[in-house]
Amino acid sequence: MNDMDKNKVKLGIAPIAWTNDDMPELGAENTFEQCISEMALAGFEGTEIGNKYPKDPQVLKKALSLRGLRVCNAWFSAYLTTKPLQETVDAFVKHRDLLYELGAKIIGAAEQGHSIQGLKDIPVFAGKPIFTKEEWKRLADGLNYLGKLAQNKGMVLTYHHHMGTGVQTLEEIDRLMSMTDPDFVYLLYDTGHLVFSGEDPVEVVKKYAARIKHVHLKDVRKDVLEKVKREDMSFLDAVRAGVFTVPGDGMIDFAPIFKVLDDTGYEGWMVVEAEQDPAKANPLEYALKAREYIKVKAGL
Ligand SMILES: O=C1C[C@@H](O)[C@H](O)[C@@H](O)C1=O
Ligand SMILES: [Co+2]
Repeated sequence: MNDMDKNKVKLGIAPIAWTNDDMPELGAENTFEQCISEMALAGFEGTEIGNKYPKDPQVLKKALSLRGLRVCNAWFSAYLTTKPLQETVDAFVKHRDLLYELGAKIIGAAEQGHSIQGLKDIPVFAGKPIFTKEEWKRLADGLNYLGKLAQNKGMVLTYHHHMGTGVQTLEEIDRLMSMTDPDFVYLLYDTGHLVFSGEDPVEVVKKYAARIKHVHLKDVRKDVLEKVKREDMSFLDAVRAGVFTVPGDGMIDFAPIFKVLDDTGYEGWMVVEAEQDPAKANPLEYALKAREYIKVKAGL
């Protein structure tokens, strides 16, 4: 076992296992207080932001700090390939300033121009967008600019590769990383999306260790992934069918991933983010399962 450094690596968990922003009917019955109380009970100290979280930053901060939690990141949807730059910039500045007030250092962005991740009837593999040369340039230039805006506040822009978007495969991640400035644009490494896409997560963590500034830990159920491919399912149907689960409950061996992160001096958050139907997978039970697995495999 490889013990990661507790002073460098903090553990968080995303609310998406309790209430799903992409499908709000999943977990509609779970309250904000239940969600954050169970996160703390399971032994996590960080969270991302979900649709049930109070909008007032002071109210949110107080509710979290009562439970020993803090916000580490929140998802940002960019539309650099499809909308005028200023629209994304304005939304980004608002998002950045909110996260700054909440004390978060990371901003996790994903390009949603042409994305099919929220479309129920489009197969996730066959329907994913492919950016044109011109769209790649708009994306890279826009991200470099957003990265500077983040840096103005001492924050870090990380890019979230994602199924059903134009930056899904390793080839696309390579293209984005090579077209963006390493001083301004970093990588949000999400194990679940890499394995879903057919990539080797160990290869990716080795390749981009220097640019990874935020980590999402999710596992993949092999049998469900095969069914998703066989039946040409959409991203949302795949999630509903249980393609994702917590680390330790699926096909990914996280030990070599933790080892590379440790060997390369990773400093930051690792966030368990395992969206599945809370009616089938009790969120507290799965949070505890993830926490135990991380203790055993990462010594954290
Ligand atoms: O980081 C994420 C945010 C979710 O809304 C998304 O759909 C999920 O798959 C993810 O990785
Ligand atoms: Co993620």
